[in-house]
Amino acid sequence: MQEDILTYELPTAPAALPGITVAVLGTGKMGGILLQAFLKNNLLHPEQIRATVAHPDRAHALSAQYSVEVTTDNLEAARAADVILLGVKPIQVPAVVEQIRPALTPDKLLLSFAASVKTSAIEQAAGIDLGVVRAMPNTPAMLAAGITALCSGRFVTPQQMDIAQRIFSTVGRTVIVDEKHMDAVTGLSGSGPAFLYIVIEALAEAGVNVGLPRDVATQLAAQTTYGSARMVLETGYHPALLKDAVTTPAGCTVDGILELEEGGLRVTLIKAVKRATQRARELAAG
Ligand SMILES: NC(=O)C1=CN([C@@H]2O[C@H](COP(=O)(O)OP(=O)(O)OC[C@H]3O[C@@H](n4cnc5c(N)ncnc54)[C@H](OP(=O)(O)O)[C@@H]3O)[C@@H](O)[C@H]2O)C=CC1
Ligand SMILES: O=C(O)[C@@H]1CCC=N1
Repeated sequence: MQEDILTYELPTAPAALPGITVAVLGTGKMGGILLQAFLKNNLLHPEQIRATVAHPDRAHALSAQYSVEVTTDNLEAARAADVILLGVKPIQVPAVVEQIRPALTPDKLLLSFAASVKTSAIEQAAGIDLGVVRAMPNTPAMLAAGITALCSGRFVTPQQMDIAQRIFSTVGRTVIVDEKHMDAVTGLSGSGPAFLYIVIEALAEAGVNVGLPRDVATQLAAQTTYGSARMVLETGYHPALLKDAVTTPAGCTVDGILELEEGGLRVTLIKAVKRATQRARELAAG
């Protein structure tokens, strides 16, 4: 997905974070989206980025695509960086941090976007007192339309928190939360895009079922979801009030709502977020 959706162009304006080198250790789906968005939105220039993956062929492909140094050498990338993003699978995070220990100094910032892994576990693996920030972004970061929740570890300075927030502001909104909320954030906004794609896909399928061409149905479903989300964010009205404004007495919407309630959409979504949150609590342990 990350290769196809955005067309990457070399940035020309000054970087928004000058003089800082950022390493992304684990440049998969989420890391790749962030890397692309940092470049596209001029947060960093290619020479300010180091990235790593597990497979050399993937490193070559990413390197060629973004004119960024991509290798399989986490330690070397960490040595070159002031801010080290951790984007490997949750179970791999402690081992990768232990691997880069020789590169860690108290002035470096470890910025993990792995689900589930606590800042205390990262601090322990690092073996020195250094700033650790835990983040939970989501894939709409690709269009700078994401939301990232951030929380700080024990040794983070206000300047480091500011840098972490600036990095993720490039890819959408940010919110700072207490670490105890991070697994719930993961279940809601980290996993949420997948849930909403299913809703959009189902709405489009419904449109096809009532006779619309598929491309028209998909456009109607996606734009309706986008516009409705904007209404919540930009008017500040409670979603229930906005729903009431659509629902004409004895009209068609209320008949549709009856079906949704009978089908348990509300409860199903609540259960989906709860299950994803529970899983987020377990992931770090494998
Ligand atoms: N996908 C999402 O929507 C979100 C994911 N996250 C978090 O992001 C992290 C990655 O998830 P995701 O991007 O989906 O998964 P991917 O499997 O796409 O990415 C994992 C990446 O890690 C690389 N990798 C594996 N082992 C190493 C290693 N030892 N050193 C360096 N790189 C390594 C892989 O390399 P290779 O490509 O060569 O296999 C791959 O690029 C997870 O911790 C997840 O919780 C957080 C928020 C949202
Ligand atoms: O599914 C996952 O585990 C990751 C974390 C949130 C979104 N994707």
